[in-house]
Amino acid sequence: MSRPDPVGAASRRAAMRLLDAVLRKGLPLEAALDGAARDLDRADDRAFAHAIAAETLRRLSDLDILIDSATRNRLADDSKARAVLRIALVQVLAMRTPPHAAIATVLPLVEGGPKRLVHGVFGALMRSEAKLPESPSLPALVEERWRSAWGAETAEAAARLLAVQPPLDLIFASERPPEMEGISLLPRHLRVTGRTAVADLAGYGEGRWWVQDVAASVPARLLGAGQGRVALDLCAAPGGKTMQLAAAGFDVTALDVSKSRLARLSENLERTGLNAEILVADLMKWEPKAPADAILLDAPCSATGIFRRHPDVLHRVRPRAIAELAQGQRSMLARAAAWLKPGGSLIYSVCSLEPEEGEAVADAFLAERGDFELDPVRAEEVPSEMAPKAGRIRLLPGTFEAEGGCDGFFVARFRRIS
Ligand SMILES: C[S@@+](CC[C@H](N)C(=O)[O-])C[C@H]1O[C@@H](n2cnc3c(N)ncnc32)[C@H](O)[C@@H]1O
Repeated sequence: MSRPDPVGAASRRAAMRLLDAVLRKGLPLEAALDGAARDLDRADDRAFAHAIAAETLRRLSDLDILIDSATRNRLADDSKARAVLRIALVQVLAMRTPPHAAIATVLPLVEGGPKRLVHGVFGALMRSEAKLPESPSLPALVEERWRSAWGAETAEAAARLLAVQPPLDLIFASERPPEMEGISLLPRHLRVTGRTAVADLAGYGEGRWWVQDVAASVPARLLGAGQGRVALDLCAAPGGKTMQLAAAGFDVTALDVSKSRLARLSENLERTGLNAEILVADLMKWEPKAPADAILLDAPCSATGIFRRHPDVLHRVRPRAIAELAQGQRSMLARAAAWLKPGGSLIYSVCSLEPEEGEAVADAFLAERGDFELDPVRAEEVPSEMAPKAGRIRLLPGTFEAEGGCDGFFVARFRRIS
């Protein structure tokens, strides 16, 4: 008969299932959470399991180097012993769990497996006072990809930022109250300094702001004031950009294929008191009744620009998926373009650090469409740190690094000329 798990083992078991879902099955961390944490009733246990898995994904390459330094025969990548060692070590070396608690809560997860080996490797690393490097190492393939796309400095900044808690950015529907403390990088933006629960921050209940990374707030800003003009927000959920457009005075239709994500958008609109028409639809099949003055296509992408908040992308997004996503983005952009009035503005954006999903999609669109031109972003429209390149915005890890960095994004604005 197996012994009952010690207190705390269940959240480690959930963390291990989460890591398996990401690393072996290629699932996004958030999508895997419900299944992996099915035995956990308490929200704080679920949050802890998620935190262990996310920190392991941020530190995976360095954890594996340590494990390999202490084993005579290399453990298979998908072996239970390696999985358990990763989560025991990350707790001690990056999450301040005392070693005895970290090992006692993971050993039951190797029931019937190489417990002695796990115990031995963990003990040896503790005795040698093993440490993780200050700046985490990116997975080799990602490091190579970003280095070749953006240069060594950007790849190094990305690694440095992986060790730092991502910032909490608020976007305000109107002018932000001066009494709230923080750093403002753009109008109606505040980067909250210090750690406060979101719901405890002033103005949450009244819906004066929503959480949105400063980089993610750029695409909607580039459409300017709405003045009652009609805007289509395609791929809208959970609605950060819909709220910006509604707050700027657009008459917004927010469309998304995901009903559950649109439910979050509805909650967001309700909390902030902003309005938009909401449509559950696949934009590859849907047709509007009339053309729009402005269109925002924040297309589904690899999300590698949000690697700090979602470190699973570092391990599961492969070049083939990037190429497939880019194909989908080109089709979506072509379809969206047909719904714009002459003289209207079309924004294309992705939270991706892959040029195939950003620059290349915009270039291909302009090459194919004689009826559109690039509407270059002017230097005065954005802060100097976000300076446009060839009239487009490319935000890289390292933008605003001293202030905590920002998400990776690509944004282009086009005008319909006929
Ligand atoms: C990058 S997210 C959008 C984020 C959103 N714009 C915001 O600011 O909160 C991409 C969205 O595209 C939606 N999506 C994916 N394929 C779609 C399709 N064929 N038609 C409509 N929406 C789609 C996804 O459900 C997802 O919500």
